[in-house]
Amino acid sequence: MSERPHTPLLDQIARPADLKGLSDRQLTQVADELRQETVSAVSETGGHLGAGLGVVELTVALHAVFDTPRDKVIWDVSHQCYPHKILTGRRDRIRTLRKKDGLSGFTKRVESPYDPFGAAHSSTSISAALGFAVARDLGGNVPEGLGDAIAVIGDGAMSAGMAFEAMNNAGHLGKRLIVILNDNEMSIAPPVGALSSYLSRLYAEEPFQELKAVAKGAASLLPEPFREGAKRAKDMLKGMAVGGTLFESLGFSYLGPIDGHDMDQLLPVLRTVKARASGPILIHVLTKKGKGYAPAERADDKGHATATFDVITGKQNKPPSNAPSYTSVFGDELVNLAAKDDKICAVTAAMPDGTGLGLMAERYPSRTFDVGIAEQHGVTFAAALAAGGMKPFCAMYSTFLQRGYDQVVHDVAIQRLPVRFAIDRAGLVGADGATHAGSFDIAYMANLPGMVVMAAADEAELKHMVATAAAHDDGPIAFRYPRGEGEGVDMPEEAEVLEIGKGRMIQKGARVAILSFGTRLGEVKKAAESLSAKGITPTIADARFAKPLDREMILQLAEGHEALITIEEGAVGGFGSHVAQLLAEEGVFDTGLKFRSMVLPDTFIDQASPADMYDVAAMNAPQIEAKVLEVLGIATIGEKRA
Ligand SMILES: Cc1ncc(C[n+]2csc(CCOP(=O)(O)OP(=O)(O)O)c2C)c(N)n1
Ligand SMILES: CC(=O)[C@@H](O)[C@H](O)COP(=O)(O)O
Ligand SMILES: [Mg+2]
Repeated sequence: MSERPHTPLLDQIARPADLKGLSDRQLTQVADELRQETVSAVSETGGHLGAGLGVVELTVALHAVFDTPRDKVIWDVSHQCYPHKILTGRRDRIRTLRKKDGLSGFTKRVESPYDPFGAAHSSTSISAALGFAVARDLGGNVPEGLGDAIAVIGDGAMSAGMAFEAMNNAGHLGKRLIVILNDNEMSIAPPVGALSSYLSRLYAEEPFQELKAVAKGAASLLPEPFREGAKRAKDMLKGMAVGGTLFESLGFSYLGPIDGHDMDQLLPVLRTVKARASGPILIHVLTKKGKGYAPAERADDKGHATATFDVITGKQNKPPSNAPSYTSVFGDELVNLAAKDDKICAVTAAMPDGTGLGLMAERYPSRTFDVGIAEQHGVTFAAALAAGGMKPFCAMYSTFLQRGYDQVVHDVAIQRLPVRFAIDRAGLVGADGATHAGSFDIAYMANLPGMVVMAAADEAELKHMVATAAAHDDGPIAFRYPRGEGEGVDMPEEAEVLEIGKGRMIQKGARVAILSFGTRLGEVKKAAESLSAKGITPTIADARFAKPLDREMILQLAEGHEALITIEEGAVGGFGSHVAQLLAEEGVFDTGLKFRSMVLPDTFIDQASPADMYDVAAMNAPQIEAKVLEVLGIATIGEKRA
């Protein structure tokens, strides 16, 4: 007899409390419907599909067993949080995900009480969970109350030192703390490192199948009150190699591995842990990234990041590209240089594809290192590669390089080691929002003695800067470039090595000079076109270097114009501040020069398209034009003349 069609249940779940009355079988149905809803939503928004599909059952089970938001579920990175957002009252907005004025693609405290802690940078969840656990035990109070603290951390995120710093502390404190290791044998790329092999051994050696039998069989035999599996967990713990895992040596109980897609395992184990855990416990859960959606399961990245797509075929809607991406220009030029110089090597922190090192890894695997999500280690590793006579390119997103900043100062700059920093995703990045903005690297790199800091105005300039960095052995050098496609300029056959500290003139004009650092140059040129219709032709120069500054060019511009405007895709404290410092020290302001420095505003800008985000930042062509008119004291339409 065919199964009675199920009454849809997800529609009845406005918040996690609505899960409480459901049977385990119904919870399994909710998970199935939640998976479909996640695929449907992300097909319209694009985003991080694979990770969320891998935790659908875990999400339902956690919210069914624990009492969120009193119990705090903290998702590591939180790119896997879309099912969580659907279950926690945001289903009606899930199709605004990662869009302007929409839901963030990551957990965010201001968005929901079910998001106790924001994330997006990896490996912070155990530290955060421990903080909540200690606050709970110290009598901290928050409107939702403080119950269990549960960190859900991936195998990739577990490769970061910060995760072990937190476990070391948690194991020492001995507080009740639940860590769920979501092991899908994937980072963005396949995982690297000894930990990954160790985890694989854990379930290769563990009686996983026996465990599954126990999980399936024993649960039904237990007396009612323990139906939830309390006794079984004790048997399981007894049956397992206790004390044999890395986690137990850090003071955690270890439970697992269990099948993270099997509700008959997840529910009893979570219920038992909730009923019985006293100290820190790690539950090792095995999942599949992209689970339940064939195109994601088949994809090399298991659907880690997708554009919008057709649900039936899985075909992604990728807009045609008009120019090479900055990332590919970097990767291609690096391979060109590595072919001619066997000292050139590359370091990435778990972002081989994102940083364009795929071709380098393919051509020169012995000179390409993916260190895992370990930016601190990656920077110091690169520093010692340089000390050992190599020419390391440390390729990291601006935002993730922040994780290794002390190492930049302490291990690279102070020792003046020639590490080349390829800083990708410089400036505002779009859908990933504020957590991924590359806003601060000019400020945090250009203030370091001996550091050379460049910014590419277009893809041709980037090609030159890669070669310039390769040739620079006197000390550390950094070059930054944005996410996405180039400007569509002609690409030179050969890269040229730029003269360190020298900018370039773009156009000569009068009254006002605009000194651009990075890709805002395109918007400056657009503003200049509009200004010329008003009889104003600004001088435009591309600084190329924030350090060392082109002192001669800057003083000439200051001397020859009423006003000087700088512009950069960075926060205050960067290029414009260094120019202001120079002008001040040279007494130029004493002569009445009008000066403006266009920088990102002192706020975190939420996700939107990059163009919309730069609009919020007041750094697009119309706002550059307005700045010129303002500094020249020319009234704009509707404004009274001063
Ligand atoms: C500090 C930091 N470095 C790099 C990244 C980029 N990143 C986002 S998710 C991810 C892989 C995470 O792997 P895992 O924790 O196993 O989660 P999964 O995607 O497998 O669910 C990486 C490297 C990041 N978010 N934070
Ligand atoms: C979740 C995470 O941190 C990465 O997946 C990041 O979103 C990648 O950014 P790009 O899409 O710019 O490569
Ligand atoms: Mg993983």
